Formats: sequence, C-alpha cells, structure tokens
Amino acid sequence: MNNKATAAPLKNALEVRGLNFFYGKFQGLKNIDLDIAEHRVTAFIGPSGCGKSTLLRALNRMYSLYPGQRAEGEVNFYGENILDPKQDLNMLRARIGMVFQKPTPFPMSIYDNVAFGVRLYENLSKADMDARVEWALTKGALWNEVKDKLNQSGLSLSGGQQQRLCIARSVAVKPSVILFDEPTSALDPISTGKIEELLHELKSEYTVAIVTHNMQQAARVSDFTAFMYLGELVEFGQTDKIFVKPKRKETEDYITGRFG
Ligand SMILES: Nc1ncnc2c1ncn2[C@@H]1O[C@H](COP(=O)(O)OP(=O)(O)OP(=O)(O)O)[C@@H](O)[C@H]1O
Repeated sequence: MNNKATAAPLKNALEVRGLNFFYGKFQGLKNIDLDIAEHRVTAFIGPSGCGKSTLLRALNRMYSLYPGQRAEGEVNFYGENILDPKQDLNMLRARIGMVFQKPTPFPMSIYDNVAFGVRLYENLSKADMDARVEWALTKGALWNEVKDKLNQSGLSLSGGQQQRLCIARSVAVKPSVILFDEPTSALDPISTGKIEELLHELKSEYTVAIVTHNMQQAARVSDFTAFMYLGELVEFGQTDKIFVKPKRKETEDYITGRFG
C-alpha cells in the first residue's frame, strides 16, 4: 500500500450526491454520498446483496442498458452530472471504463480486442494503431506474453491473461476512470496477484474503483474503502482507518468476520 492517501487535499474524479437507485420498485441504493478521489483506488466492500455492484454500475450508467432500472440524484464526473438524460453514453463509457467479474474477451484476435474500442473513437493509421495496441497491452502487463501471437484469438488465452486483455482493452481508449467489478473472483491466486499489482500501477494514471468480496484484497489494493450494507453507505474513509479502527459497529463486525 505505497502511495497511500495523504493529508494533502485530493481532487475528486467522481462525486456522488443523494444517489437513489431502483430496480423497478425495489430500492437498491439509498441516498448515497461518496467521493472517488483522482488517482487513488477506492474499494466497495460489504455483504452479498448490499449494493456494491449497483453503485459501481451507476458510475458509468451501465444500468441504462436495462429497462426498469433507474437512478435519482447526482453522479458528478469532474463537475458534470452524468445522470443527465442528455449524457452521451458511448462517450461516457470510453471515459469511465469497466472490467467485469468474468473475463469477457470478444471472439476476435488479441490485437482486435484491443483495437476494437479505439476504432470507435479514433481514426488511427496502422502504425499508430500498432503502437496503441502495444502500449495498452504493456499497461495490461500482457505484452510480453502475447507479442508473438497477436493474431491468435483472445479466447485462446488463460483466464488470468483474458482478464489482463480486458484491462488492456479498457485502457486502450484512454479513459480517466476504470471500474472493476470483482475482477479476480474467477482467477487463481497467481493471476489475482498480477491483477492486484496492475491496479497499483494503474492508479498513477487512472482513477480506480473496485468491488471486492475479499477484504484482504481491499486492504491490499485500496486507498479508500466504502463499507455498504442493505443499500446504504455505512462508513467511508481511508482504508487503514476503516480496517484498523472502524467507527461503526457494523463495519467492525464485517471486517472481523462476525457479521450476521
Ligand atoms: N437486475 C436486478 N433486478 C432486481 N434486483 C436486483 C437486480 N440486480 C441486483 N438486484 C438487487 O439489488 C440489491 C443489490 O445488488 P448488488 O448486485 O448491487 O449487490 P452486491 O453487493 O454487489 O452483491 P454481491 O456481492 O452478491 O455481488 C440486491 O438486493 C439484489 O438482489
């Protein structure tokens, strides 16, 4: 946990204010206020069903793909409320990328997996695209393993490699924020370690938010932790403080495994 959050004032990439979220009539999030600091890792923890993924998916309007799901309140991304109906969702998802629990490479070559998103937004020459693909795969800590087989299918890679390919794919469009929804829960410990190292490197250039079930992982990778329960944000603060001296009994019970 180097580069821990210091007392110096941080800029926020995202400021969530009074966020309520509904799946039809069911309220999944209740009046959430939360700041996501720029160039830091913020972890969302809490028991199953508490709303971690719902909150993460609200941060780039991923829910808008599904009818009946709606958010109220504000999610300000550098001052702009992305819940505004006029928000351009494709542009938003290029600026706030997402990596899912299960690796989801497209059924195409490793090269095209990375180039695909870039082609939607930029018209690069072949040489520039080659350079972008190499750059993104290097950021995804995958270049050395795939540089001699870029035309092979992304689906031919191992699970851990596929997840790093998905991270490279997100990074390739040069987002400002990357959201990770339990990115290592389907991976073995070695692949998990690689992704955790990568999260640490990514935060020097990107803002990271991560949902994790694994409290040790939250403690290892994050600067800030949000503990959620039953759709509410119970406690939020610097990760050291949340894990060493939580203010709320619910948080303490959860992190000490006494929950429920
Ligand atoms: N598509 C959906 N339709 C209706 N309710 C949903 C839907 N997705 C999630 N919910 C409900 O919203 C609440 C929050 O779910 P969410 O997936 O955000 O929790 P979570 O903390 O990420 O859980 P887990 O750790 O199990 O993934 C839960 O009560 C869940 O049942």
